[in-house]
Formats: sequence, structure tokens, C-alpha cells
Amino acid sequence: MTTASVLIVDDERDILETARMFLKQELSTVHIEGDPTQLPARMKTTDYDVILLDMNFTRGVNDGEEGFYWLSEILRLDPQAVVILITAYGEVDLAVKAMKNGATDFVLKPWKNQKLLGTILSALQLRRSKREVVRLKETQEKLSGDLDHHYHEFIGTSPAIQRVQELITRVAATDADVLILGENGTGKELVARAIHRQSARRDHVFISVDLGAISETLFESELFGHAKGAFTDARHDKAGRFEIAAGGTIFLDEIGNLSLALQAKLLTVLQHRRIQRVGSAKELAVDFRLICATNMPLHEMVFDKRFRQDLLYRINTVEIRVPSLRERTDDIPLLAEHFLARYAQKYKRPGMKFDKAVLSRLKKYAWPGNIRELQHAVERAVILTEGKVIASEGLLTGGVTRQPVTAAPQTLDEMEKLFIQQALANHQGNVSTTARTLGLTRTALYRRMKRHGI
Ligand SMILES: Nc1ncnc2c1ncn2[C@@H]1O[C@H](COP(=O)(O)OP(=O)(O)OP(=O)(O)O)[C@@H](O)[C@H]1O
Repeated sequence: MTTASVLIVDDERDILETARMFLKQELSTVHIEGDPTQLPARMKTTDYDVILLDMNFTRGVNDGEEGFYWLSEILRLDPQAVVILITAYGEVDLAVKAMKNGATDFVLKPWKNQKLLGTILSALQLRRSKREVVRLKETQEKLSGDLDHHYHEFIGTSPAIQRVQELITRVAATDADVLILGENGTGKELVARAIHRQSARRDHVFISVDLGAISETLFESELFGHAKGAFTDARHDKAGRFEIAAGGTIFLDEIGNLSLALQAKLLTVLQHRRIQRVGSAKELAVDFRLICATNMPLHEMVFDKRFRQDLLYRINTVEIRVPSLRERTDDIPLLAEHFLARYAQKYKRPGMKFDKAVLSRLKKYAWPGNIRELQHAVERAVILTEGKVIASEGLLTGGVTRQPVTAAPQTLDEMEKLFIQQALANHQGNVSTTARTLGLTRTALYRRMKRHGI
């Protein structure tokens, strides 16, 4: 017995009864209806998986117009409805036209029971797939909404950040490729997401790819996808990030970290806007908006031949430089208060505030890790401060350059912390470069920094 609800609408009583008798043995719910005007009321009370609909109801009329009318009504009430038309011999032209108008299939009267059941079961599959698509779409919207949530608030009133906001608005109205430059933690991803959110592609996906975290061997398969059997682990066909981003925006973060070999591969895709899954001969045209970001000096790298000039020109139709926090110290108090409100709520510490002296001290500090560093500092202070007032000491401790570690480390753990701090300081707080020098991925380094409270 298959769990499914089916409705048959026909004016011939005996046909309805025979069909019901047979289908009841196979399907959990079978309703019959002789009067099509009851359709809306029936659809209100029951969620039908499949509706079988006769084309003609008025005696002597067989132009199918009634069938077309009720087909459009059903689809208006439920755009995902799956409708099978019942047609008489000689009405195949009508049936074809009906399928063009949204019907899923048709059966000829008189039918063989097994044939009827077969048609209903395959229509049922279609209904399930349609439902699954809707469900997945909703899940995806919910997940990307959650992800995007943290990147919604764009705090800052300084002239430097206002210029960035103006550029975002202007560039979002176009489909131009954008290159975002700026130090670590300045808000490059925030800018990329804001462009997407304000663009015509806002209802499609935003796919963020950290190129620094993808190994050389997995690069092509991750970005372009692979066909089943393309390599040992390729057990299924898999779409790459470019394909998933179709219709939306793809954000390639840390583009300055790509090797020259991978730069060449990326360039080919960007030039033709076509991809080929690894192990497949087919080329696929993909429509995406490209936003790249890096904290590396790409123009200098072109000069040193570490970055391809043609790739730079391909990606930097518009360049946006996000200022460091040092260049917009006026925004520091605003940002600090913003993060304080967020974390006081998250950690259920209402009424927390900064000591009077704190904000001006924060403005004097260099913030090599920019907004992310400020954000972590405030989060740590909210967690660690005992009373309600956060003093400078509570905020400006455990930072990268601020705290010269004088005492010799006693344990391996302390040694690791010191080592990471020094490596970070040597690279002006640049996490990607530091990770590379230490032989770690960015994620692994972030994990260690978190563990050590750096
Ligand atoms: N203007 C802003 N207002 C509020 N929050 C911000 C702002 N800019 C950045 N942030 C926050 O700072 C954090 C770091 O931002 P983001 O990840 O966009 O930086 P990034 O430049 O892409 O960093 P990385 O170079 O490490 O990839 C995020 O949590 C982001 O929400």
C-alpha cells in the first residue's frame, strides 16, 4: 500500500467507482468527484498528491475547454499540483496542449488498471521531488539567512567607511566584478555580502569560498565539480562551487594566496564563464557575479610576477579598499558599543558598560587584527569581567602586539602561544601569511589562536 492521496474528477459515475475500487487496494486515500466546481473546496480540505481530471464535463461538448479551465484553476490554487488528464481516444492533441499548460501526464479512456496505477505512481514521484525542491529551497534560504545575519550590521560613520558604503551602493546596481582589498578583519566579507544583498541577485545564493583553505589537489574538484569516477574518491557526480553559485554571487576570499598554476585555471573559467567538471567532457555555461578579496598587495605581486596581470585585470573591474581600523578611529567607540550590546545579550550580562577611560584608550591602540580583533576583545571582556564595568585592563590584555611576553614560557603550550604571537607580529597580524609560515591552514591557526586566547 502506498501512502498517497489521489482525487479523480470525472462526470461518469461508473468510471469513478471502478477506478476507486481498484486504486483503493494500492493507495491510502482515493477520493472521487463528479462535479468539478467542488474542486476548490476539496483542495482546501485535502492536500492531494495527484489529481486526475477529465477534459469534458458537459454532455455533447468535447473541445476540452472545461478541462483547460479546471487545470488552470488547480494550478492557481496549488502551483506544485500534479495533474493527470483523462482523455478519450482521438483527443491526443488536446492532451498534448494540456501538458504544455502544466499537466503532468494523461491517460486514455478506457484504461487498463495497471497502466493507470503506473501513471499515478510516476506522477507521485514527481510530486515528491517538487515538494523536496521547495523544502530544500526553504532550508537553504533559512541557512543562508542565519549565516548572513552576522554580516548585516554595517557600523561606522567615519568618512572613510561612508565612501565604502557609497561604492557598495553604486556597484551593487551593476553586475561588475569587484575586487575588495584590505587588511585582515577589516570587513571585506561584510562588504561582499552587502553588495550581493543590494544587487538584483539578492534572491539567489551567495557562495563564499576561502581559497586559502582549499588544498592545491582539491581546488578543481571543489570549484568546478567532478564526474563520478573522475578519481578514486569520486563516488558520485558533484557540482562545484561555481555551479552552485549559478544565478547568484561567488565570493573568492584570499585570492592572493593562489599559486600561479591555479591562477591560470581560474582565469580560463573567468574568461569564458564556462566550467567543466573534472572527468567530464561537457562544458557548462554558468552565470555568476564575481567578488574577490585579499589582504595581499596584488598590484605589487603582479610586479614581482607572483600574481598574473591578466587575472588581476579580469577581477578588478571595480576595486574597493576597505580601510583599516587605524584609518577610522572615530568608528572605534561605535563598534565597541555595538559589540558590547551584542555580547552582553548573548552571554546574558545585562547592564554592562565601559569604564569612562576605555573608549579613548581603544582609539589609541593600533588594532592589527582590525574589527575582528576588537570584536574578540569585547567578547572576551564581557565573559571575563566580574562586575558590570569593563576597564581597560579587561579589554586590552592577551592581544598580539600589546603584551610583550617577558617571562620565559614554562610549558609546551605556553611556548606554542608565544611562537604564534611572534609569528603574527612578524606578519603584521596577517593570519593567512602567518598560517602559511607555520605550515598550518588558516582554520587550524584560528583554532589555536582561540585556544590560547590570542
Ligand atoms: N563595519 C562593520 N560593522 C560591524 N561589524 C563589522 C564591520 N566590519 C566588520 N565587521 C565584523 O568583523 C568581523 C570580520 O569581518 P569580515 O569577516 O568581513 O572581515 P574580512 O576582512 O573578510 O576578514 P579576513 O581578511 O580575515 O577574511 C565579522 O564578524 C564582521 O561581522
